Amino acid sequence: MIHVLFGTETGNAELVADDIVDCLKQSDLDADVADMAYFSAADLNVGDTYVLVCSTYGDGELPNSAQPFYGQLQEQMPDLNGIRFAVFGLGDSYYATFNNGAKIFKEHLLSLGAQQLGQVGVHDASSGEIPTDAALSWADEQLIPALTALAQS
Ligand SMILES: Cc1cc2nc3c(=O)[nH]c(=O)nc-3n(C[C@H](O)[C@H](O)[C@H](O)COP(=O)(O)O)c2cc1C
Repeated sequence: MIHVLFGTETGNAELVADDIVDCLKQSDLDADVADMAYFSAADLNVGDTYVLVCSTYGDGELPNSAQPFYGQLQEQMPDLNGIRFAVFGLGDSYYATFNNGAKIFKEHLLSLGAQQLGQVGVHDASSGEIPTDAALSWADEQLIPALTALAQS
């Protein structure tokens, strides 16, 4: 099962997460979507795959809705061996801390033993590209191939 979790302040990451779920379903993959604000570290299920879609705010910080979940990961330090994840970040290259939120999640999940699928994908608000277009290109080039390879291994 693939769970797409989004962390957002103004809704872009939610739109992207919904479109990634649709894209996974079109590839006959079982996927659902959840707001990180209502998801806790205890909900992480060994054997499942998580796609984290997250923006960046402040001085390279996580958006408000992602902070409780990330705080739990920091406090509880669960063993995430057997969990796979991919990350797509939304940010703006106007900021020196471009897409640091995606980097924070990637590094912490790796440190807890989870396995990364594909490369981190990013959207740059300064590019003028529609976030969903960037995310669906990333899904085609990184996420779906990694999931397909996993299913065949
Ligand atoms: C006040 C403010 C601070 C921001 N800080 C950063 C930042 O430090 N790094 C970055 O890459 N993007 C930053 N952004 C850009 C947002 O991450 C970007 O607009 C993103 O698409 C928002 O997604 P969301 O609607 O899911 O929260 C900032 C935007 C605002 C409004």
